[in-house]
Amino acid sequence: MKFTPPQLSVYFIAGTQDVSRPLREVLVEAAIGGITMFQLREKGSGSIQEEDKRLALALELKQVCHEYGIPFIVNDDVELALASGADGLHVGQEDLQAADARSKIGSSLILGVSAYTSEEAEQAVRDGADYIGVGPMYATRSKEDAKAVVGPERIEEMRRNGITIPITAIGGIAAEHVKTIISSGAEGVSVISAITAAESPEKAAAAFLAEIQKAAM
Ligand SMILES: C=C1C=NC(C(F)(F)F)=NC1=N
Ligand SMILES: [Mg+2]
Repeated sequence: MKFTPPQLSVYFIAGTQDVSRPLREVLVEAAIGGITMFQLREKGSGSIQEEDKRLALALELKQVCHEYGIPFIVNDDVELALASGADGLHVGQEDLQAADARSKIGSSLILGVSAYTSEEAEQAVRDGADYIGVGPMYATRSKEDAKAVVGPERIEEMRRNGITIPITAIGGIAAEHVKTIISSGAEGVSVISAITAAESPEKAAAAFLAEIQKAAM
């Protein structure tokens, strides 16, 4: 699936550790609500470690994504991304080097890279990233080893430094933050608990999409 920046608009990220019912159900509801991309981030306490179970989960969720016409991205695990035929891979600074990731997945897969500073952003561009994830914007409940909050100001700084690669903002984002984040120069927002902890993942996703559309006017 070809990467286009609008796919970054409402980027849902989750693993089984983030939900208390089948992740497939939550993903279907979020997709109905209007998410534009999904990342399977099966990581941290409570996540599935067995390779065969991880592959089965990835294949099941990829099928949902393709039914709704959205890209299916795998976090960190390049073997799982390749084995499941994912549309892309996302790597953090502490993971596989982005340049190595790009050489392993080839030029047709989407490559996302976490970037905390302008220097890391520039390196990600050199390494062949299609987008970068910048954060944490606000205090986050989803990442056990999150760095200090940088806020939308960091995105503004990257744009001032001439960084033009598509950016998704991540970390503690709620629908009311979207306008500020898009104004700072991001193409979209990435969310975990704003959708996984919502009473209705469908309504939560729809609210993010509505805010994105308002910000684009
Ligand atoms: C740690 C992460 C940072 N950013 C992103 C994304 F939003 F996809 F860019 N995903 C991650 N897993
Ligand atoms: Mg990572």
